[in-house]
Amino acid sequence: MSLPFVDVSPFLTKGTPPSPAKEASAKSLFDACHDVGFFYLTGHGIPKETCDLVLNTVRTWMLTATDEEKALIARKDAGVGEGDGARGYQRVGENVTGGKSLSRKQAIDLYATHPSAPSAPPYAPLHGQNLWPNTTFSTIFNSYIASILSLGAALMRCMAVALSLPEDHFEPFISPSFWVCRAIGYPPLTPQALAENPGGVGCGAHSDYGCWTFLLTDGTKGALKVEAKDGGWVDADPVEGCYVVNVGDMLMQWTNGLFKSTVHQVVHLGSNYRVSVPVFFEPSWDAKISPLETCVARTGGKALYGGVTYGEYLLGKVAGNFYTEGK
Ligand SMILES: O=C(O)CCC(=O)C(=O)O
Ligand SMILES: [Fe+2]
Repeated sequence: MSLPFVDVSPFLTKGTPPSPAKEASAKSLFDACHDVGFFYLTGHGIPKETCDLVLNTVRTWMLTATDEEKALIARKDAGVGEGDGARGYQRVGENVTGGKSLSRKQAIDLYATHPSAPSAPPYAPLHGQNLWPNTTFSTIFNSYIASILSLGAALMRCMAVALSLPEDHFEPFISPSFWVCRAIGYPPLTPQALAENPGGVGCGAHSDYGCWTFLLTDGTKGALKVEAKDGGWVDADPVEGCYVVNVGDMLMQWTNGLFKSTVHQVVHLGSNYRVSVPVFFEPSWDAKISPLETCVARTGGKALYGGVTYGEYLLGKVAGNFYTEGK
């Protein structure tokens, strides 16, 4: 099995009339999401220079920031200092995928601003401010994330056509998106790294919990692995000029299982330092998500999932990602 390709270019400009090119893109998106849940996205319009700048910014900081600089933006539990239980820097081994498997990676987690975020701490979970390494980093990332949000909205228009809905059907649900972005570094597998974290090889097997993941990675091959229908693993190696995009659990629920949220993992056994930057494109904090009628009709007539408010659903997911301090 290899991952399919989807060209989103006919949907980049909002308000353009229906066209055969749109129909073809929408059909390829439907097939990719229904059959695999992972695909290479082409025609996205984000320049290579932008992508290189984002990756290099992460690589440089991860490899040159001192322990003190990293500690300054460390993730803390909600209510502790600037902490909101989610945002900030995580050391190798701090993140636990799905509440169980130790990850051998370091990362800075960034989130959209909560619609009722207070201006100063203490912060309730996910109600804080992003903890940025420096202003160059935040300028580069804020601009990059804005581009991905436009792209995410284009993919939602494509999805609407794929499901025979009006092109703007999803707009009220995603404006504004409560996005998540993770700047990740996977250290090389040295004997010392293995000794410090014997079980961890990267990022444990999981499915993503939101809608779409737009994954930007460096050129490292053989690291990201996608579960195949027969239970084996398929390498989702980077393809120049493409994003690896995958369907998350929320989108699977929204489509009543028509789109598949596929399990994947990162096993980075190489001698290089691997960098990846997933942006998770999500509904609004207050969006109410329940299976779409058209999808229920196409999947046997019975809703397989109850409704959720996206923000509450996310809070439940994020709570399982870290060891709680003091426990
Ligand atoms: O680093 C990667 O290639 C993927 C990371 C990932 O799956 C995630 O953060 O959800
Ligand atoms: Fe993932």
